[in-house]
Amino acid sequence: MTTTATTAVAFDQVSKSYGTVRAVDALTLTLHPGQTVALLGPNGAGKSTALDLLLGLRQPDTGTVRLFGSTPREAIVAGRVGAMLQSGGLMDGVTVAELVRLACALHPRPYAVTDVLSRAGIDRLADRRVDKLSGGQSQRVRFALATAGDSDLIVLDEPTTGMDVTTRQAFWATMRDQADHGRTVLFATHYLEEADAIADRVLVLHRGRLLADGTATEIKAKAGARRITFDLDAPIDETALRALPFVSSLDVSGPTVRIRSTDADATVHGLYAQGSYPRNLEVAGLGLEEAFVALTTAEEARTA
Ligand SMILES: Nc1ncnc2c1ncn2[C@@H]1O[C@H](COP(=O)(O)OP(=O)(O)OP(=O)(O)O)[C@@H](O)[C@H]1O
Repeated sequence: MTTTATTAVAFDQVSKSYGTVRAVDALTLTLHPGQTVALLGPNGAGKSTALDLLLGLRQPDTGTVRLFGSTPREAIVAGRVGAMLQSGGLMDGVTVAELVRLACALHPRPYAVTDVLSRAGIDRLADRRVDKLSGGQSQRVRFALATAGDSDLIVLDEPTTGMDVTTRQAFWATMRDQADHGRTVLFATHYLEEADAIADRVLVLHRGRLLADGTATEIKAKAGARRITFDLDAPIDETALRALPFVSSLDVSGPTVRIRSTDADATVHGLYAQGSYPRNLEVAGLGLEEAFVALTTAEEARTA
């Protein structure tokens, strides 16, 4: 693969195993400057391992990781990367301001400490000891540390866990601003609505492999299914409904029937052909969450 200095992240055939568990499996991936990229995947899919490899915290068994054409270590030493990880406590016994000041001092292209504190919404916590913070406040401090300087790539592992709604919105507004200024923002999340709303590219990992890569709209289309909802008069014949063409799942609750279908037109046609008279019929595309579940469960079934 050709890696240029204008490529933010390049994984080339990267694999990493822990004993017999292949956490990342021949992953090839390129991220470009200015992209906001969501990394999704079920528990154990390899998201954290992929981010650790990206940051040089773990070494691949095979394959190479390059950031801006350099090794992860070189890119980090040059201050090109800011990271906010799930793990790792904050240094005990210091105040928020002292910790942020230290992060700024260590960054080759630091921002002013006061700006970093206010952007993360922690100016009023400046004199608080970091071991006396709530979970959401600690997340904000981690966010401040990740944005202590002018980095070209910001890596976030489940950044909004524990944040309240207002903090979460302010956080994403800041991240969007960072991407608008040409930075690459890569975040792993379990909040699919955030990925849908924020990311211009979505990566779905499954057992260490890239299962899908595209815009949220493309991922929904790839799941290739639509949701059909309607009401039927009793008695409802579930066997007949399940036998309709292209039905991939069926849920009946009282008079309401919910069907996931890979060809909604054919399913609805079949419904009328059975002599059913659905009321309140709605056909809608899948949300990103449903598409994610459809893709990953189909892959589970395929590889079982
Ligand atoms: N240090 C380790 N030693 C052994 N196995 C590990 C280690 N770290 C991760 N694994 C295993 O590697 C696989 C990938 O884990 P990883 O933490 O990268 O996934 P993840 O997608 O971040 O999961 P989650 O969403 O649960 O945080 C899992 O099967 C996990 O059990």
